[in-house]
Amino acid sequence: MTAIRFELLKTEKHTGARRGRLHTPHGVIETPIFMPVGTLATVKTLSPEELKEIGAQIILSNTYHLWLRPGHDIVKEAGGLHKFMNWDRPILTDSGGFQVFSLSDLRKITEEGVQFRNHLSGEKLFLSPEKAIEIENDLGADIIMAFDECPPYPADRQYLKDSLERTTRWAKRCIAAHQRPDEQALFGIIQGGMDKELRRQSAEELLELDFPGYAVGGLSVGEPKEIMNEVLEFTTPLMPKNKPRYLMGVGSPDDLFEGVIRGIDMFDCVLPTRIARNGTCMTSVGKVVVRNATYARDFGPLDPNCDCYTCKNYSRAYIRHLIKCDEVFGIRLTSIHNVHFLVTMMENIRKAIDEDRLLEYKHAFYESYGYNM
Ligand SMILES: NCc1cc(CSc2ccccc2)c2nc(N)[nH]c(=O)c2c1
Ligand SMILES: [Zn+2]
Repeated sequence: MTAIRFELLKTEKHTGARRGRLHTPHGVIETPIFMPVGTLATVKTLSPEELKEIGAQIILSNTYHLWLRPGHDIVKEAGGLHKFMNWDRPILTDSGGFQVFSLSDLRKITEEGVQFRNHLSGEKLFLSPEKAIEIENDLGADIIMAFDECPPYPADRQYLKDSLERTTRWAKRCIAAHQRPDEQALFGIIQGGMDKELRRQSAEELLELDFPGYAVGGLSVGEPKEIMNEVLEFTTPLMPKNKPRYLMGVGSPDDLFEGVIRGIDMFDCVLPTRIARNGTCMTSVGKVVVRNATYARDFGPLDPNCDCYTCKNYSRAYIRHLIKCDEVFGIRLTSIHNVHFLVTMMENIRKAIDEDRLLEYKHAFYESYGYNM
């Protein structure tokens, strides 16, 4: 019995989009899915009850951050991340490699792992495949990610090749170190930068290891969207049809559509809560920067076509006032709306796949959001 079971329910008639159902120890996830990120064991400012009200099925947390604060030993003593943060639905944790590269300077990669400085205290730390898996086992997430290197963009071909081959060797060490494969599903992460042949090599090497699910890493790292979509178009067909496909750290509404159309099942992004903090909202009529003076006397809802708690009860003028005064309640209201917006968009994408009308839905969405086609 492995920790998860993925049902491929159907493939959309006109695209590579799929409808799936992912069974995990903490519940079932309908795919395609958008997963809110709760780096420090909280989706910033939102309670578990609010996340459930919004319709969040799974949330993400972060090995690197929780290792530093409060320490994975404390989370383990609390009974694991689900108990610690009072979230009884599925959780996924990243392995920490990416965060080391994006948060810490003075880092050194060796075959053993990565040496770096704690971005808070400056102390020297070392993260290896074994250490990352030890932390993820202690945190107890339903899906855990292998320890990988997300190469910088751009990077030369030889670096990309050496890096992906080391990531494969690290993946093998993760499998060997994993203590509870029947309770926590370990996903491999395909790398290879923007080079299609290296993407193929990484996929082939990792498929040999027979992970229960696979992620596409190393994208949305500064490359043009056309290149990301081209690499994705090439890579997803190399991935098993009967296993979940997760595109890491993506993305904005158009990236979600383009990824779903190319066969991705799972997405995560800090965007909705990050932009909420400066008063930027994604709405059915495009981006609304609610802190702008334009909305000072706008007593309508943030989004006229939204039924979230924020849009049912508060006006743009009131939310603008709170954000301008740095009132936490303002950030809570914009966060509730933004997370609800992406979760609901994915619900509508799932329905559109069921009815083989995904491209029609995409065009209608792009039209009203203001994306150029
Ligand atoms: N889109 C860039 C990106 C983002 C993340 C972070 S995704 C995340 C963030 C917080 C919590 C859970 C997952 C990545 N993580 C790993 N392990 N490898 C990557 O190549 C990579 C690329
Ligand atoms: Zn709303």
